Amino acid sequence: MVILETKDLSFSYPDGTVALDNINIRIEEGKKIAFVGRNGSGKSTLFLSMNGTHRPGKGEILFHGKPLKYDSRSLREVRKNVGIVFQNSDDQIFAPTIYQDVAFGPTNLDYPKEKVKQIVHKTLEYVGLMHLKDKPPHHLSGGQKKRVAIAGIVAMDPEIIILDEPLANLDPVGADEVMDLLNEQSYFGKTIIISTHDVNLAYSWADYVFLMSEHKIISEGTPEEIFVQPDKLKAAHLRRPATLEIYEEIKMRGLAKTNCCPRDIPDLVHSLRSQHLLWVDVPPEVKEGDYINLGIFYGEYAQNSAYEAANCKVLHIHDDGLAIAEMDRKAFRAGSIGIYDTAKYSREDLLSIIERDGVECVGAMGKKSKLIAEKDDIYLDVTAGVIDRSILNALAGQRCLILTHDGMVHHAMDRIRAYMEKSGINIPVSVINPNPEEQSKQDVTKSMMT
Ligand SMILES: Nc1ncnc2c1ncn2[C@@H]1O[C@H](COP(=O)(O)OP(=O)(O)OP(=O)(O)O)[C@@H](O)[C@H]1O
Repeated sequence: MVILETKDLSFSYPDGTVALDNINIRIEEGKKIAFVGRNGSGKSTLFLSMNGTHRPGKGEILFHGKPLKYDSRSLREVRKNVGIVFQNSDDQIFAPTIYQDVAFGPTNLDYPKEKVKQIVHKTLEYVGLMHLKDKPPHHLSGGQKKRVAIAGIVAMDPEIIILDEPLANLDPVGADEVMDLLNEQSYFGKTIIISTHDVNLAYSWADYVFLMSEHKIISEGTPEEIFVQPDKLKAAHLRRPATLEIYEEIKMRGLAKTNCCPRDIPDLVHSLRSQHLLWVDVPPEVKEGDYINLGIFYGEYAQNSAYEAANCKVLHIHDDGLAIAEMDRKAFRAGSIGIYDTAKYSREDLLSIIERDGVECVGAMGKKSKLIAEKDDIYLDVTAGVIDRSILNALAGQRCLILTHDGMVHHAMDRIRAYMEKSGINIPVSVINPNPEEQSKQDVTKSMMT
């Protein structure tokens, strides 16, 4: 369903500078959208038009199919539902304390004081800044300010969250924290729109991309469609994403499977053509193209450990039932990924799981979980790109544990399952401490994995 739409939208600043020239876009509800384009192409102006700050010179903007109106009541309504996080947090944060800053939006919505307090506490908890609530915002780091700015918007519970260059000036860990927050909001059904110059981010993160140049949309589509158009990328002053560059090089050397478009490192790893063919006996129900589990390899057949699990793709089946199969990986040890919901955290419980399951790699996703680990001295091997890193480590045979909470538990599960479906590789994955009502879902998952 389309949530936001522009029709023939044009806008010029009072000094005559043309900033938007006949923009026609449709944004689907619940999607992750990236606007990518060179400096001055019009991204910020478009965003400010989307929440009614700029009134178009020509054309119109539709929210849920209804044209935006510019009287103060209608603007208040649209700004409650279309929240913008500015590129520079100092343009957004102005109250004397962090608490007051986040409370500004809900207070303006005329919520009672107690409800405002509840919302602010929940939101500050969520962005991991509760311990700083009485501090003045100008004492914070860039990454913390960005999280306050996001909290101020999230506190209004808008349907669309727009972020202008959300990762500008953030260090890699700060950037990952912001992306964690956005992914979680997306998982809760929000439509997330960002602008960025970072082609790697747009390519790996977005569901849909708009390329902008010279105040116009010059191309739109899925990341796989957009980032394989060299002329369009050139016009928008952009490069190809690194994963695609590497993939092209691998492909030119005959080392890649054809027709795949890797979007992240696990995809890239999976795109490598196997060098190993083998003969296997296959049961009658197996068809050409099926992936089959070869079970466990021992001793000299295993590469990295005493025993390893191996998968293969059946390329051709002879009449006598013998088949030629391509091993997707020479062999990989049976690693696994456990997900621990820190909403039900206890230090003893977690440490005993790590001990009991022989966990070799612990990662934390989301500020709340990272703070818990830090406070209780739980050593984290991974704090950035946690899901992809855990997939890669599990493929290399490690037993991994991801600490996370609430919606992120499902987000991690979904991402890992999507990888398994795409690659045909089974990684045992489970929520280690599910809610009782989720236990039954979990049992179904476990039976699928075995
Ligand atoms: N207040 C203003 N008055 C006049 N011109 C402006 C104003 N703000 C932006 N512009 C001009 O409008 C055009 C679009 O600017 P905009 O900030 O929307 O681009 P952008 O794509 O967000 O750029 P960046 O990537 O650098 O943030 C540019 O030519 C810019 O110089």
